Amino acid sequence: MKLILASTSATRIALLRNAGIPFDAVSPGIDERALEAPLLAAGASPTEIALALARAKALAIDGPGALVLGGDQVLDLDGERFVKPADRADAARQIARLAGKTHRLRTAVVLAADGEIIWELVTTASLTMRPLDEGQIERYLDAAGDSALWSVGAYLLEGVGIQLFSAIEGDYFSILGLPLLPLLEILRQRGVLPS
Ligand SMILES: Nc1nc2c(ncn2[C@H]2C[C@H](O)[C@@H](COP(=O)(O)OP(=O)(O)OP(=O)(O)O)O2)c(=O)[nH]1
Repeated sequence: MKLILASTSATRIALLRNAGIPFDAVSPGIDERALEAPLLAAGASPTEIALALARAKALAIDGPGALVLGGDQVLDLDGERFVKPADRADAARQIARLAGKTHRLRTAVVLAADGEIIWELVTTASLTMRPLDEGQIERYLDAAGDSALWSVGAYLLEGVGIQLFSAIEGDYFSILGLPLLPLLEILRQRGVLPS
C-alpha cells in the first residue's frame, strides 16, 4: 500500500523519512486560513480546527489505491489559537504572550483512502515556558533566526527553542508535528510497513 503525505512541511517530511517510512509528499494546496474562518466564527475549539484542517489535507489529494496522510498543529493558550508568526516582531509578541505560562499543542493526523477517512487522532502536549523578559526574548530570536517562523510556537524544540522551557509533558514527535508511534502502528496494520 502506497502512502502520500499531503504536506509541504519540511519537519513532517523529515520525520517520516528518518523513520524509514516510504512515501511521496504532495502539497495539499488548501487555504488553511479560508478553511478555518467559518470554524472560528462558529466558536470551534483549537482541537476541532486542527482536526478539520488535517481532514481537509488528507481528502485534498486524489491517490487511488493509496493512503493519504494529513496533519495539522494548533497552539492553544487557554483556548486561544495561535498560528505561525508572520515575522520576527510577531514571534517576539507571541513568545511574550506564552512566557511564564503553560500552553498546549494540539496535533491532528488523519489517514484517508479513496476519499474516505479511515483513521484519525489528536494528541496534546503541554509545554511550560519560563518567564522571559524582552532582552531574553530578543537574544533567543537572535539565536533562532528564521527558524522561529517555521512553527506555530515560534520555537523548534530540537533546536535552541528548548531553552525557552521549564517543563514539557507529552509526545516529542507530536510536538514536532506527527505522533509517530500510533501512526507507525496503523501503517503496519494497513500494509504500508512490514509488521
Ligand atoms: N522542526 C520542528 N518543527 C515544528 C516544531 N513545532 C512545530 N513544528 C512544525 C511542524 C509543522 O510544519 C508546523 C505546524 O504547522 P502546520 O500544522 O500548519 O503545518 P505546515 O503548514 O507547516 O505544513 P502542512 O500544512 O502540513 O503542509 O510547525 C518543532 O518543535 N520543531
